[in-house]
Amino acid sequence: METPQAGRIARLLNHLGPQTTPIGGIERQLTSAAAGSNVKVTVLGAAGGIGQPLALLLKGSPLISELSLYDIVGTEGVGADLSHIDSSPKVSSFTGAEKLPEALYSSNLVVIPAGVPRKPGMTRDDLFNINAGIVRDLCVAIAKYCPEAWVAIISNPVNSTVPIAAEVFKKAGTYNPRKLLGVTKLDVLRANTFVAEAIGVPPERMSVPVIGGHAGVTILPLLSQATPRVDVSPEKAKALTERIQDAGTEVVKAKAGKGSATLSMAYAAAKFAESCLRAIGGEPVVECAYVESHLTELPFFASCVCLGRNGVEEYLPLGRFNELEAANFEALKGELRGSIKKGVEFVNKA
Ligand SMILES: NC(=O)C1=CN([C@@H]2O[C@H](COP(=O)(O)OP(=O)(O)OC[C@H]3O[C@@H](n4cnc5c(N)ncnc54)[C@H](O)[C@@H]3O)[C@@H](O)[C@H]2O)C=CC1
Ligand SMILES: O=C([O-])CC(=O)C(=O)O
Repeated sequence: METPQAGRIARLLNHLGPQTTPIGGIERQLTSAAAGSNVKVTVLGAAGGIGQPLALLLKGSPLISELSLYDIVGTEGVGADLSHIDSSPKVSSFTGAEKLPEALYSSNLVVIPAGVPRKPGMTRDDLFNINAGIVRDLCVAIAKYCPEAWVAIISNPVNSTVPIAAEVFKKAGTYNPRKLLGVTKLDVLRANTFVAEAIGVPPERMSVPVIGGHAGVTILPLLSQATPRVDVSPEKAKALTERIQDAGTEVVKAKAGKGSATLSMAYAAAKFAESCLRAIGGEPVVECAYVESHLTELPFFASCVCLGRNGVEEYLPLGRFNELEAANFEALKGELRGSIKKGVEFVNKA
């Protein structure tokens, strides 16, 4: 028999698969507790490959009243272009460190795609040397100018940049683990797409939880917990899992030196931002995200969480793993632990 808790989780998980609100155009039909309210969303790295299409998608959101765009170069052009679109969010543009306070001031949600992307042959961890400092410095400013904001981090390596942000906020005395979220939603979109294709259902109907982290083997799709049910051979499940784990590299190779996923990432981030804004408006929403967590012995872990007005309000149980998932779960721990440690030490080094 279904327990009340299991029933509630099943209902919440339904939010994860079929997209709640299409982006672009149809969003005008949206009704939400957050719609029309005074909500400022800031994108840091707004003139980049992810930042531009993300800003475009956010400009179409009725959940946002001010869309604040910040980058170290070229923000004004992006902002001027977007500002001609006949949708409600008011666009403001800021270029250069001296404008960062104004960009951030009184933000409700800050989304961070600032930093360098991979080139073929690189791992996400190879980006640490440049992106760690960028994320640290941006978070120092967030702690100062919008300490109450939700912070969604896209910049890689996410497995380390989220712990970096946490340490910065701890030092500043502003850390709220419920409101610091690493964006792993692209892994969920990829899992939904690849698995749906394999079992012959429309991707919009597919819902695959993805847990762990956001790099290679730390990305752990739970095909055994997907809906609709995924009935494939162990070999096929292994091949699908590996494709999901390597999907970022698939794009890096295809772009052949011109960066990594930008359009699919912008779509994923816009959907994720929409979930955050709905939650801020008081509507419970389930998302997979990389967060401070007590579900495993690792201090940060991606899993399905229920977002509410105060941020992460509930951690959904990891559920039962099949044999492949249990082995992959054990295999990811070493790398994830090392990436977390590296981030924490980066901020606390003398
Ligand atoms: N979490 C995820 O699933 C994914 C993460 N990423 C990561 O997102 C990051 C951005 O990727 P792209 O947009 O393709 O790179 P990009 O190079 O096209 O854009 C990055 C932007 O950040 C800006 N920037 C650099 N330093 C900055 C600073 N201190 N303050 C504000 N802005 C700054 C740059 O001027 C540039 O406009 C990369 O680290 C990439 O690895 C990419 C895809 C998926
Ligand atoms: O692979 C990369 O470098 C960018 C990324 O995180 C992704 O596409 O998942």
